[in-house]
Amino acid sequence: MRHLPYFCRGQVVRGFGRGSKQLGIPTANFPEQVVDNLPADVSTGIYYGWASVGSGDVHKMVVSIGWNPYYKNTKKSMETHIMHTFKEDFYGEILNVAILGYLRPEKNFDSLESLISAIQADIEEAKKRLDLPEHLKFKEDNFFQVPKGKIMNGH
Ligand SMILES: Cc1cc2nc3c(=O)[nH]c(=O)nc-3n(C[C@H](O)[C@H](O)[C@H](O)COP(=O)(O)O)c2cc1C
Ligand SMILES: Nc1ncnc2c1ncn2[C@@H]1O[C@H](COP(=O)(O)OP(=O)(O)O)[C@@H](O)[C@H]1O
Ligand SMILES: [Mg+2]
Repeated sequence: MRHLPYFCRGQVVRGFGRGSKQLGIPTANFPEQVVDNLPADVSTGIYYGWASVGSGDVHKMVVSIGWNPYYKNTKKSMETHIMHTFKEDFYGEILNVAILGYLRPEKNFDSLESLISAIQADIEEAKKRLDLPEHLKFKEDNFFQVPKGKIMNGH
């Protein structure tokens, strides 16, 4: 993981609409171009860090990078779940993420319930680790000082 922390931004696009919202775990998906530009040594797997939408507040997040073996996707995706309750969807807005640490590889599961439990465990672990001073400091990073009203392009 030579590239961590890894900072990136991009527009939030529609995913496969698998209803992760119904599971209680919505994920904001990045466009293909952002996924294709990930450094080669940011391997697939589950990571944690900080995220903000546009020039909004910075929140804890978990991000999944890969092919979602449970669903056997053919396209690599990068999806961020932000540990915050938003009033509305933010498709089309710019998502800013700072990826700080690695949790585990992507896995296949016997049931949807076990996939959901694994994601919930990731969220709890991420919340704990992000309270460490070495991670907390990135919440205030200049990367998140996005001027209000400034139009950002790509990432
Ligand atoms: C923290 C986290 C961990 C995840 N772990 C896995 C995993 O181990 N295996 C897997 O197939 N999908 C995993 N996923 C991806 C979910 O399957 C995915 O979010 C779901 O398919 C919704 O996709 P959509 O945004 O395209 O609708 C994970 C997602 C998150 C946020
Ligand atoms: N806490 C959150 N984290 C991530 N996305 C959220 C959150 N709350 C609302 N959303 C919205 O939900 C969308 C993702 O829902 P999801 O069911 O994964 O659909 P899709 O398959 O289109 O990605 C995001 O693009 C965003 O607009
Ligand atoms: Mg999604």
